[in-house]
Amino acid sequence: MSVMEGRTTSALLYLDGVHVSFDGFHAINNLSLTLEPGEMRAIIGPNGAGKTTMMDIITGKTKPDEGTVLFDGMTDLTRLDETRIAELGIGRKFQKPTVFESQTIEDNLLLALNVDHSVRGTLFWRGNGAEAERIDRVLETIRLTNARNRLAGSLSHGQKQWLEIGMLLAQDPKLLLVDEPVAGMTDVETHQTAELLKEINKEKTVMVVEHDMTFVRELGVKVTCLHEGTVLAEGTIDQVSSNERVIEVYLGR
Ligand SMILES: Nc1ncnc2c1ncn2[C@@H]1O[C@H](COP(=O)(O)OP(=O)(O)OP(=O)(O)O)[C@@H](O)[C@H]1O
Repeated sequence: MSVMEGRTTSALLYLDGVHVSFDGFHAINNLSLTLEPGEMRAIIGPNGAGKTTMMDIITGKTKPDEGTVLFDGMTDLTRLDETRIAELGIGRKFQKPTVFESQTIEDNLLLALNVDHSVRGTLFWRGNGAEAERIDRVLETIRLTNARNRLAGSLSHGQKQWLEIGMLLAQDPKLLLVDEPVAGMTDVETHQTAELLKEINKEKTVMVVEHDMTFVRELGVKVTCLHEGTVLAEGTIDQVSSNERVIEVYLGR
């Protein structure tokens, strides 16, 4: 059964006592974490801390050996496959942008909106009025309105990341998982990405994994530091970055 009887938590995302091992190695070790609806959370932690594996668990790519993973208080994500989880409204942006370089920005968004259609089909399918309006809004959010007819391949690295975030937004998810969005960006792009995510967070719940502490500070949200597959510290950026264990295993290196 994928839907539990009655709501057990107000959290949009609820992980409790989650364990994952790969050939006996405990990548996720008694991980518990909750995200309230409308929240944005920054996840930090050293390489190998389990950040990617945690996102893999939420999106159904990896199944935990033990523990609870609930979406919207009711749905047991451990019982669902990746497609079903995406349909529920969990969108994931991987670190490397994967836009369709030889298509225009607008067509990339149409493709995302129209996930069941082929590239060729989409080029002849322009969507209905509501969808066109949604695309206009997404273009505005990702600051690419004036570039809508340009080929995605001509965008800067930062703009490609924004386009990919836009492709997620076109699908109108409830929860966005964003993996290292500012890696390789200029300082200006990094700042603009923080602004962009803050704007998106007015309507969506967001989890963002990032190593760039200037960016994390700029987000101004609650921070969770993972280490060895579990939560090492949680709180404001000042609380987490002054935590001695966090300095020892991550920041002070
Ligand atoms: N499929 C797998 N098979 C074996 N070990 C794995 C697998 N996936 C992850 N691991 C191991 O689990 C641990 C957690 O990895 P994970 O990629 O989740 O860390 P991370 O916090 O995302 O690190 P990074 O910041 O480098 O991306 C690492 O030691 C990794 O080698």
